[in-house]
Amino acid sequence: MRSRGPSRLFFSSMTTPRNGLDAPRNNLDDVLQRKRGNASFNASTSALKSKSKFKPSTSSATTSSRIPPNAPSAQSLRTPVPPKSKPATSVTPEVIDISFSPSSHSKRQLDAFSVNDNVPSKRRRSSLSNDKENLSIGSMSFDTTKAKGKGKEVYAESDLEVTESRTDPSSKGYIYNPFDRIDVDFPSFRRDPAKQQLRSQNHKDLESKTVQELRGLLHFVLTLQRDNDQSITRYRNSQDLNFDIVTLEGIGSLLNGRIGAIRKILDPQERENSSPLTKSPYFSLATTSSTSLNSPSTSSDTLQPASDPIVDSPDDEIEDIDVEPRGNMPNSDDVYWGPEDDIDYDDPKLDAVLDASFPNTNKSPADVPKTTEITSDHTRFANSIYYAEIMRALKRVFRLESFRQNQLEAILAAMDGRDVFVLMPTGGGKSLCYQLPAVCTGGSTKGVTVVISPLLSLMTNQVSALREKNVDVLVWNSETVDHKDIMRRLRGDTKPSLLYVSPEKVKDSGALRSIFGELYRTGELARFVVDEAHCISTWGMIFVKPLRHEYAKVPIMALTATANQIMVDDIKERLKLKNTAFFKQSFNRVNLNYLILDKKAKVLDDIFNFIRTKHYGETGIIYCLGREKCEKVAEQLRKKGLKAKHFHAHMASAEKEQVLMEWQSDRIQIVVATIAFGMGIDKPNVRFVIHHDLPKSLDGYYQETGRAGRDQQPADCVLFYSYRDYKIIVKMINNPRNGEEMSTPEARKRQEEQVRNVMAYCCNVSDCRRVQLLQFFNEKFDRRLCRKFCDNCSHSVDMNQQDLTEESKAIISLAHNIYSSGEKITLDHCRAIFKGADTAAVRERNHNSLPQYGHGKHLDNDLLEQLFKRLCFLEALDEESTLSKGGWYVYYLKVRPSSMAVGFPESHPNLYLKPGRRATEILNAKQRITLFYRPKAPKLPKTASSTSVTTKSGTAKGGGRTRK
Ligand SMILES: Nc1ncnc2c1ncn2[C@@H]1O[C@H](COP(=O)(O)OP(=O)(O)OP(=O)(O)O)[C@@H](O)[C@H]1O
Repeated sequence: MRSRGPSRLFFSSMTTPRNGLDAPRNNLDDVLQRKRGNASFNASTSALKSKSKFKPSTSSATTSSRIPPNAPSAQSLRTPVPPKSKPATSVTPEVIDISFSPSSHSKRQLDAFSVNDNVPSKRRRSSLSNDKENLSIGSMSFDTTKAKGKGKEVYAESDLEVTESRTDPSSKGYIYNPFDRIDVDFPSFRRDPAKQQLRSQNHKDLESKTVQELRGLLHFVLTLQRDNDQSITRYRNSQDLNFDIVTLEGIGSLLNGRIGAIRKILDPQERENSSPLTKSPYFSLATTSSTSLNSPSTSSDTLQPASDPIVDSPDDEIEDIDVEPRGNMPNSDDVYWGPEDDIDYDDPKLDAVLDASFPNTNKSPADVPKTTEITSDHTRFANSIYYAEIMRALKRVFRLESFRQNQLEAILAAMDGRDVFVLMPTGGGKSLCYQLPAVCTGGSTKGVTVVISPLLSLMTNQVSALREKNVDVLVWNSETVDHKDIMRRLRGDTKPSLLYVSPEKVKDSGALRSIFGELYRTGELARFVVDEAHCISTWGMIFVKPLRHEYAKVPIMALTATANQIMVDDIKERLKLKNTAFFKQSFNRVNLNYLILDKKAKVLDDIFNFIRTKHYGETGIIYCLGREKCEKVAEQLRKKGLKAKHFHAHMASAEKEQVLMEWQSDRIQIVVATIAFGMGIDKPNVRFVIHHDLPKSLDGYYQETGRAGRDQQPADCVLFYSYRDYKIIVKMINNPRNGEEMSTPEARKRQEEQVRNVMAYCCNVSDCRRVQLLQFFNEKFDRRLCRKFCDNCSHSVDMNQQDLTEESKAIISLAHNIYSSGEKITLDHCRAIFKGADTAAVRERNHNSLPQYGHGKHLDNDLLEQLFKRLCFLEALDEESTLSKGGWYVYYLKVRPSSMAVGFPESHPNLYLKPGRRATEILNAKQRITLFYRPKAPKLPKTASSTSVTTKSGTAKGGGRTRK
């Protein structure tokens, strides 16, 4: 195999133990010691490190002076060989800590390492690749022979020095970059930029390995996983932002996948035995299971047939491999890996894939409740009496390899009979948290899991997905024709694992309540699950009160993707949750790219071009406000050659099902839908979600965009916004259609505020979209973690700030003058006058003689457009609609300073009665108008050819885009 150098290795020059015992052993210690001088923390990290097992360096000079003499043998960064019978030769103990990975966040800490950079990175890489020697830095060694991995470039290389170790390895420093380790040890984990997908999902290299090799590999990966989990645990316990939790958890998921793949091959029986009908385990195994409530099973033996490698004692798998003989270790771990693909690590696409490949893991320490925190230390969980059965169900019933963040923790808490609250982003995998315990026998509560789900479509999809997995599940909702059969099943010997019910049934159906009572008395009600629990808060679901009162011993699990702290508290209070295991993670969807675009008259062309150029042939959703719009947009896209169909609530059920089925099976590419489409839709490969119209609320927007990229691969979320849409929604709020009941004034005010928040979000062109969006969930998001995956962060040009108060006053006065003269003009026309445009319309109406004509000549067109939008948004300017003779709505500009508004009769259709407080405020200079904007890149000097191009493009005169 040809050698490759590490393309992203980060070394510092200062890691030789500096002052004996006090010197840090690695960068983590160093940073921590500098930062906090926390002795107890160092003690715990030492303990952890002493357990680490890595291949010894070929150099004896790498021993850290702080390693106790009886420390176990150290591990290699490379894959260990399978156990050999020969005794170990002398081994230099080494330690490595994977608890820290430098990120941009920690860069400032790392700068303290007095680093310098004399070698350009490319040269650095190539020189390293030519030297097949161990780079031994500080207390660890690193063989570059196979290290070509690029890893994630997490901070400027210019801050770091790379040095090679030939004679005195211990004199070099090493800053751990886990991606290097992954790349060195896991060539198959490298991502293929051409295919734009994780190669880790492949694991083909495992197929050619012997059982012995696989066992050795499993040992090794489990150890990495344990170290990684310990680091994550320490992050959670310490809340120390020096830990790059995003990276650690990303690695955790890679490791999980690898472990699953190895086990799968090691366990041929698993595949043979898979997919028997998963009857309710509580009843089929009744003889071995306790049926008493709140009495955890004490015997795990019955759950662990010795022949099942999945349930190999976790302790066996992660046994201390320091005792393994190491004398015959090969220098290369090629034996474990197949031939590698050639990957261009300088391909810019790779970074995008890398960045987008890691699950949503940013956690804001301030938001993590400490009292009920449960960590995801899987090693510790492996000792749980439930662990083996959980893993078996994961693989056999749900056919999944590993858990996502917080899933295992929530499942274990549920199995323990606790109340559980799961706050997970859209597509995070909430369902598994209650579906998996429902098919297990070992939990402390037994019986049927009752899932209360507010949406029919959601229920239907979940139930059919479970049935496909042979899970015994019943559903009882408003569409249930014959509930007697369900009652028979619930009273019979073979009860279902899950029963999905609607909130209304829980509230109103006496039959259902009486069944609940029977199950409760016989200890066969395992738990209540309240899915989409935010509905309790927003819709005030009243069924919830009796649950805790009537079935006091039945644990409750609440799940939602849409709740801020106030809502969480409200839900907990309403459900009377107690001793709750609370799981919260960042709502950030790392793989979603947020883009907000100006909605122009030719929005459909923009949408079409976007799909054609960026997502040709890929699956997506386009959201529109009304059903007619959906139909029109779908039709026009079809005319342009795209496979699009509409979907809205007013279609017949069969028609809706047909569209859904065609879309799910990729026979159509795009669904153009109202928000009726979405809840319960679980299509993994949705590559784009486009909002043709303004969403009504930010949480709705978050939910809708959340349907993209559920496979964790990059996806685009594009929102086209206009002030006009905002007005339409406000109008809809205040003028309900088709006999809909008018909301209370408070509710209308809240709804208006919600849509204003969306407008503010769109108008904010400076703050990171994630920062803005996650604010809704009270989540403080570090902009740097966005990694330029939103429009505002990806702009390379810095923002400028300009005070436009005087210009704003002039615009308001202009609009005021025209309006009071009885003339009607459009917003665009007003802008043209202000800009000083020499158009026929302006000349004909003599508007070029107005004092404000040309007042805004000095302003760039984009900035001017932004200013008009801002003034509308601030309610200093307003648009009202008038139905034209041709049946079209024409928008005219009007202004509403308070002086005009007060005193007009209420019946007058064209006037606003409430005072325009903002206009007056601006005119009185009580409010200043400051805009942030991006200056345009300076134009290139014109050449003869470029002049002709400019002229051709037709943008020369007036320079402006027009808006209808
Ligand atoms: N551990 C896992 N490994 C791989 N895929 C998973 C895992 N857990 C869940 N998934 C998949 O993730 C997708 C989303 O899961 P699920 O529907 O439970 O999300 P959710 O959190 O309920 O989302 P929403 O709030 O949008 O309904 C599903 O396709 C599911 O199969």
